[in-house]
Amino acid sequence: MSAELIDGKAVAAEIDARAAEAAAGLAKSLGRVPCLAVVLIGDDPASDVYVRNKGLRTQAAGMRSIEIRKPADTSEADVLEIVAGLNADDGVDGILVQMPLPDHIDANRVIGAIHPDKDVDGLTEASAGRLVLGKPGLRPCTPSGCVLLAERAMGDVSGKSVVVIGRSILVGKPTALLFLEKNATVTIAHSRTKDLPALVRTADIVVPAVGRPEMVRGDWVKPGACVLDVGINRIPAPERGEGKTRLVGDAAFDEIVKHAGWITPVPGGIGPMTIAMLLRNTVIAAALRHSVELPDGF
Ligand SMILES: Nc1nc(=O)c2c([nH]1)NC[C@@H]1CN(c3ccc(C(=O)N[C@@H](CCC(=O)O)C(=O)O)cc3)C=[N+]21
Repeated sequence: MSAELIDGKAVAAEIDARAAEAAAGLAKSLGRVPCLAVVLIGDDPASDVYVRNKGLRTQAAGMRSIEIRKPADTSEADVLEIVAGLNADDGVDGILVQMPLPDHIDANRVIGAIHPDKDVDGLTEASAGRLVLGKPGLRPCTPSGCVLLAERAMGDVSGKSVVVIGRSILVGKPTALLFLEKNATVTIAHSRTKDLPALVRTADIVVPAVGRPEMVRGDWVKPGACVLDVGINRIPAPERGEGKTRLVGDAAFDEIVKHAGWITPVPGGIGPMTIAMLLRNTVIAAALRHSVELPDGF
């Protein structure tokens, strides 16, 4: 038996198209299209690619994209001022500050400065609190992409056992809470977890989100399980030529694909879904802030 590949790129294209449709509808009520502002401090090449992709996908969905790029030595005060300006700008619906920030800037302080109504990353205390309390709000993008793909693949996840590997604020913790909200039975594993392979073997759904290339091996995964690989690791690929690299996930794809039920590839799995959910959140933020109804089931 061979696993079914979950085509994150194709599902992301569907979500983008729905966001585009809703954005066009919103433009009629607002007199302008929804707008996402992305702030990038420094010149990390990976961040540069992600930010460019976000801008292109935003525009392709018929929305307005603002990109604010500043050098790595920008002061924290200046970043806070940029965020304050975007908060105050009624033409901006969503604000994303690309992580990681340079070491001299306190990321928590910057995230805390984002107005919760524009928090399309779902990272502010207000958004996190709403998620914990089960109240409606803007949900983090990668986690909601994971849940959406799992439901597409397996149907209802109620009663399924989920093992999330990693407890980050950006991915691990919110992913666990979102699956819990769907009535799954959730365990969060981390660096202190004892006998991780044995724990993972119990899971119907595995979400590796630690940033360790191919850490989850084939014999950790129960036959028929669903693997949602959040990891994106660039590793050397000398077989492709001198100095070449390739992207791999946190799961050993070739070993797992033989017997799992479903697996997301890297690239083309969770990554594109993250941006799709960001566009969706931008539409939701614009609609909520202006009290405009969205299409049923959006
Ligand atoms: N405030 C904040 N919010 C984020 O959501 C955020 C962030 N900071 N910092 C960095 C991480 C990473 N991230 C990705 C988004 C899309 C792809 C993506 O589309 N990846 C493609 C491949 C891209 C490539 O070739 O490098 C894929 O997996 O198919 C990857 C990674 C969002 N992040």
